Amino acid sequence: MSKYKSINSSIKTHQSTASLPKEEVNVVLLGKQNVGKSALVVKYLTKRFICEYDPFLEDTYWKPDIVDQQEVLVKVMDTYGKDEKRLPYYLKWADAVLITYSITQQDSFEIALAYLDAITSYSKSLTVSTNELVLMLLGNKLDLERLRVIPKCEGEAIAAKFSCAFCETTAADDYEYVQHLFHRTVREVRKERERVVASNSIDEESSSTTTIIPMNSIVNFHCPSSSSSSNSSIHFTLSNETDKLSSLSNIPLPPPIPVNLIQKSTKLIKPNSQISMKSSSTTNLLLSPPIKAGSPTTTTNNISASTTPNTKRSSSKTSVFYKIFK
Ligand SMILES: Nc1nc2c(ncn2[C@@H]2O[C@H](COP(=O)(O)OP(=O)(O)OP(=O)(O)O)[C@@H](O)[C@H]2O)c(=O)[nH]1
Repeated sequence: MSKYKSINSSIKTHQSTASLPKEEVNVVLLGKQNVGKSALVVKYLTKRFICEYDPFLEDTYWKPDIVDQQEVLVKVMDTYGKDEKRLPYYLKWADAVLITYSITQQDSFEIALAYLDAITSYSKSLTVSTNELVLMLLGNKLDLERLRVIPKCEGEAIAAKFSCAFCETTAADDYEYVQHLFHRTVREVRKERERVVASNSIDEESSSTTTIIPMNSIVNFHCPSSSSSSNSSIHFTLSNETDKLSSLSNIPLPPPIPVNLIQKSTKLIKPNSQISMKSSSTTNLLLSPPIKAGSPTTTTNNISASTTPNTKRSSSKTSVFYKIFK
């Protein structure tokens, strides 16, 4: 029998989905082993800190919460940080990625950097722009200030370099630290969704006077250079998002892009910019309605858990993720 405590065994599950909030925010935690990903997840879900967890667990949990007086279903995926082949899946699933390191462990910071690099590289090999992702660099174990080896300014500098959000927190101290982290993440995702809605409506206005060129006749794609002023997120394109797209009944889906064009259409979208086609028509698509920001936060305690199968480890050394896992 494992000496570790399963997260599932410590969380009261709540299987009814009938009354769950409609707004959903998917959050995935990535990072080296032992940086405290499971501890942060459990703290958010249960307000408790437990010392040992099954290190090979990969689970998704959900918790109805209220952020700025708006109900939201926060889904959290805890990963065990060993399988490079899972990274594209995580990125596709997530609205926000928390790349976690321990402020007491130099190599965990280096691995966080490798994640940022890998995600940036990966984004360059992706296809149709459908998903705007919030990235956050997260320093954990703030309660161990006396053992700190990564200065806060170093984390901030790297986050600025990658144009992502930054936060330091602890799973071992007051619940408010972790609550603040997840609420901030929800706010960042909402901001991002609002930004997409706003840029889509501007595009709709401008494209109403533009001749639409059929996708199949377009030879080249181009990405406008970034005019970013936000430093809270990196946006990039993700492939095979037809499930999400098909639920958007009021936005016409483009016809499939020929395979030989897909490779040419992949770009990293910097904050406040977007992928567009040569004709000025847009491939950016709306993922959710705008949400108004409001005031104070309260928390509900319903928690659910669903298990995703543990994945096999890969020994592949050829992917862009190699340097993370070697
Ligand atoms: N002092 C302190 N210890 C922490 C904190 N977060 C986690 N820990 C401890 O660090 C160890 C690793 O925590 P985990 O949550 O299992 O780390 P993990 O990143 O999920 O590790 P894997 O599941 O192996 O990827 C455990 O002993 C935790 O109790 C924290 O904020 N402060």
